[in-house]
Parts: sequence; C-alpha cells; structure tokens
Amino acid sequence: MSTDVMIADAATVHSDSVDGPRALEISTATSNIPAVNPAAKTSGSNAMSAERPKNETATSTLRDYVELTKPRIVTMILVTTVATAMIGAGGLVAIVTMLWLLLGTAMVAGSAGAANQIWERVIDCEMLRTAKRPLPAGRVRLLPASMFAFLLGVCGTVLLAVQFGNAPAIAGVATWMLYVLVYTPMKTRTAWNTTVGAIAGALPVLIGYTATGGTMSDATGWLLVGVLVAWQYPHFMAIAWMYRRQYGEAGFVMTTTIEPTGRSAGWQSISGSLALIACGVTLAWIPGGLWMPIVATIGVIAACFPMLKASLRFSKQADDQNARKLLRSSLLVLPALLLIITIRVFW
Ligand code: HEM
Ligand SMILES: CC(C)=CCC/C(C)=C/CC/C(C)=C/COP(=O)(O)OP(=O)(O)O
Repeated sequence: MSTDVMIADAATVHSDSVDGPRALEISTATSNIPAVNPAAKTSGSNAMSAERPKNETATSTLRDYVELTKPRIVTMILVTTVATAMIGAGGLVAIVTMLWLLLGTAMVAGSAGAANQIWERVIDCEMLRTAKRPLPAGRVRLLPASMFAFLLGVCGTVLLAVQFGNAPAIAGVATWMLYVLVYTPMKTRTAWNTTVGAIAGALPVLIGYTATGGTMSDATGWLLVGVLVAWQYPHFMAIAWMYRRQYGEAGFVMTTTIEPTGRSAGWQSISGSLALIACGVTLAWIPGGLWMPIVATIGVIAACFPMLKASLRFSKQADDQNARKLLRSSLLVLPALLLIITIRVFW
C-alpha cells in the first residue's frame, strides 16, 4: 500500500458526522439493516459488514437525523444561497425573507442528502468514510429515515412555493431528482457521475437567485450555475483522490478508480479552476461600468488563485497532502469568490 493511501485511510473521518455525545433521544429504533464494525476495516479486513441482530434495539437521536441531511454540504449550499439571493435581488434582502429562504432550501437539500443515504445504505457499509453514518451503523431505521426525507422534502418545497413562487420550488425539486434519482445510481456505473453531480450541486443557486427577483432566463443566474459546476471539479477530484481506494473497493466508479495515476484528476482540477475564473470574471463585468469591473476582476482572480495553485500542485504531484490542500482551498475559495461577486452587485 502506498504511503498516501495509508494516510488517507488512517485519517478518514466522516465529514458529515456530528461529533460528541448524543444530546437528545427522539425515538427508539430496532435495526433491520446491515451494520458495520469499523474496527474490522481499521485492522485491515475488507469485510466491513456484519449483520446487526434483527432484534437489537438502537436509539436514534436528533443528532442522527441531522447527520442524515449531510449538514456540512447543506451549510455550504446555504452560504451560496445567501450570496445568490442578494445577487438576484441586486442588493440586500430582508432578514425574514432570507430566513424563510434558508429554511426552505435547507429542508429540500437535507431531504436530498437523506434520500441519497437511504439509497446508499448498504454500499456505505463498504467504506470507512461512510460506514458510521446513521443507516449503515444501524442507529436509524429505514422507515423513519424515509418518512423524514419525504416530509422534509415536501415541507421544504411547499415552503419555497408559498413564500417565493414556482421557480425556486421547481429548481429545488429538479435538483432533488437529479441528485437522488440520476446521480446516485450513476456512481457505481460511470465516472460521468461527477458531471451530473456537479450540475445537481450547482442548481440550488437558482433557488436563491429566482426567489428574490432573478429569472430562469437571466445570464447571471446561469453564470452562477457555471461557477458552482466549475468549482466542484477541483473540490471533488481532491476527494476522489484521497478516497480512491475506498471508492474502488466499495464498487464506485470515479475518475481516480479508473485512472489511479491522478493525471486525469489533475487536469480536471486545473480545468475547473480556470473555468471558475472565467465565470467569475464574466460576472464581474455584467453590471456594467469600467473601474468596478476591473477592480472586481482583480478580486476574482485573487480569490480563485489559491485553488488554481493547489490544482497545479496536485496535478504535478498527486499525493494525499496535495489533495488535502486542494480540498481545503476549495472550501475557502467558494465563499470568497461569492463574496466578491455579491459586493460587485452593490456597485
Ligand atoms: C460533484 C459534486 C460533489 C461531490 C461528488 C462531492 C463529494 C463530497 C464528499 C465525498 C465529501 C466528503 C469528504 C470527506 O469525507 O472527507 C464532501 C465534503 C464536502 N462538500 Fe462536497 N461534493 C460535491 C459538491 C459539493 C457542493 C455543491 C457543495 C456545496 C456547495 C459541497 C460542499 C462540501 C463541504 C462543505 C464538505 C465538507 C468538507 C469537510 O469535511 O470539512 N460539495 N464532498
Ligand atoms: C436543494 C437541493 C435539492 C440540494 C441538493 C444538492 C446536493 C445535496 C448537492 C450535493 C452535491 C453532491 C454531488 C454531493 C456528493 O454526494 P455523494 O453522494 O457523492 O457523497 P457521499 O459519497 O459522501 O454520500
């Protein structure tokens, strides 16, 4: 096993898990799905799954249900929603309006995350990164998880439709369907899943943008989609590299499982970083003027530069350390770029 693979496996922590003691018990569940003994993986065994006795009781907590929604991804989607709502409005948005928008978006996005975990509850047992999730670990049963995902999705969609009209609600439902019904089954079939996932991950910007005055036919809205699509390539290529062994062993088809040298992941990261700059610079010029677009262009390039640099380094040498730096830079670059584009619409 190469050093970087060992580091990746040793350092694997479930990114969407909520750490610490369980705060609040909300139901008692009897597990009927495969559970995992993570120690088996840590000790080198590939046989992750051990059937949890059917009559064993497991206690679900509020924390487990939060974890089911993929809270870190949802949080980042909410960051993009704040920015795109202000860009759609062309200025500040009333705090109450923003809170309703964030609640509706979080509910639909959380429902999508839960539905994805329901779909992948068995294969998630096969990866150390995902084996401790509530469903594979047997902390939440299938039926309550399904009801939770359903209610969250329906209530979130109704909230968006009632408060903001059809366009944001349709954007939410379309995103949900693309992510859950198209992307999720594609993950075990073709590496093109990343392209579909990138579109699904980008469409939520249209929820915020159309909720506050933007329309589906605006170039600005679609350039914001372009920003998110482009950003996800470096973001995910870093992850796909770090977990390539787990992905491969579990049966997922990713760029890095079919091309483990990292060459393809490298050029996809660079291409995504360059496309991100192109979309950002175009957005900087849309409101018109001369000096502000120039200033904003410099700001866009400066904001995106860390991820381009990390992509170039990762492309030159694909290893765990460079992949981790690339992932970290992606999580800083997106909010920084959105901040600059948002400030730009105020001038
Ligand atoms: C092709 C699309 C995407 C894929 C395949 C993807 C995949 C992943 C995976 C597997 C992780 C977990 C990494 C780990 O366990 O260490 C992760 C982390 C994360 N992703 Fe993505 N992602 C995508 C798009 C997005 C989008 C659209 C957002 C939000 C706008 C996002 C935000 C995040 C955040 C905030 C984290 C947490 C990083 C951490 O652990 O601190 N991702 N992503
Ligand atoms: C409004 C709305 C419906 C928003 C939903 C959009 C959404 C959840 C985008 C996530 C993007 C994405 C492809 C994440 C990776 O999932 P993964 O399944 O590859 O991650 P995993 O391997 O950790 O499960």
